[in-house]
Amino acid sequence: MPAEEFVAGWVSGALGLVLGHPFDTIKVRLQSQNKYRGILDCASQIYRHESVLGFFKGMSFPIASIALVNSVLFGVYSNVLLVLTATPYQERWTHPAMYTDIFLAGCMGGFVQSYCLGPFDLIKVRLQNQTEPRLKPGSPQPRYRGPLHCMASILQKEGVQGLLRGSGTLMLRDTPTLGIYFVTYEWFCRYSTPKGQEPSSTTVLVAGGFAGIASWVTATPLDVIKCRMQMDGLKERLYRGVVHCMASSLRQEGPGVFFRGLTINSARAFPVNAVTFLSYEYLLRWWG
Ligand SMILES: C[N+](C)(C)CCCC[C@H](N)C(=O)O
Repeated sequence: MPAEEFVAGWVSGALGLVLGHPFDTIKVRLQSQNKYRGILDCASQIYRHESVLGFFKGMSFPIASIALVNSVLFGVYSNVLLVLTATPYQERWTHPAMYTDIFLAGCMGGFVQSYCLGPFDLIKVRLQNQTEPRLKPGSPQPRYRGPLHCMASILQKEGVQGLLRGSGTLMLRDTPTLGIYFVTYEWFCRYSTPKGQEPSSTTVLVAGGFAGIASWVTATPLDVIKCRMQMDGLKERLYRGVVHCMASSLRQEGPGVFFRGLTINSARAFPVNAVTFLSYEYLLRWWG
């Protein structure tokens, strides 16, 4: 089993993650709190009240878990594709796979990945939504003191079930949209590269960037719902399930609610996924 694909997935995911985390915090705040007027207002409020550190809330857990999450995504994707097409990585550009196989392998990667991602993503979202400044003495203590404390108190107050809050929605969000992710990447690489050749670094960067945007644009409606499901249960339970959450968000805030965070998701997606794919391809070529 090509283990390199898993390692390359991990390293490339970590690089992308640090780069994109500040965007991610703004996005989570815009999706789950109504007090910000827009991206710039949110960014400046975070900076003023919480300093630069505010943008990096909730990052340590994703960094620790990206090893698992991204390596599972890329590892499952490449290995499913290998089974479907019987073409090893080295021959990928000379014997291109069918788009349906790429889509299926991407969906499988997304499906399996969402199981690992669920609890980590929940903790990230809960920490990112704490607005208390970290360093000011005398200011109110945040509910969670850090990722481990957050995990322990979710387990204590909401049980194991609580740690899986939003996981079903996460799976619905990621299965098809990671299919779209890999199809967009491959399509762009093939479109801009002469037949049979490997794509250049610039092509890989741009293809990765577009893949991220295409995937996030299609994922945003369920991303909003997932985020709300994850925050639900902190005070009183607002939603009975995914469909109820969709219906009541739509009723109260109109259809625009499903596109909250779309701009910031796309702005984050380009650099994050450009770096992710470039480092992934390079690590594999280097080992190849
Ligand atoms: C499927 N969905 C759109 C959610 C994610 C697709 C890209 C994944 C990447 N690690 C990133 O964080 O951008």
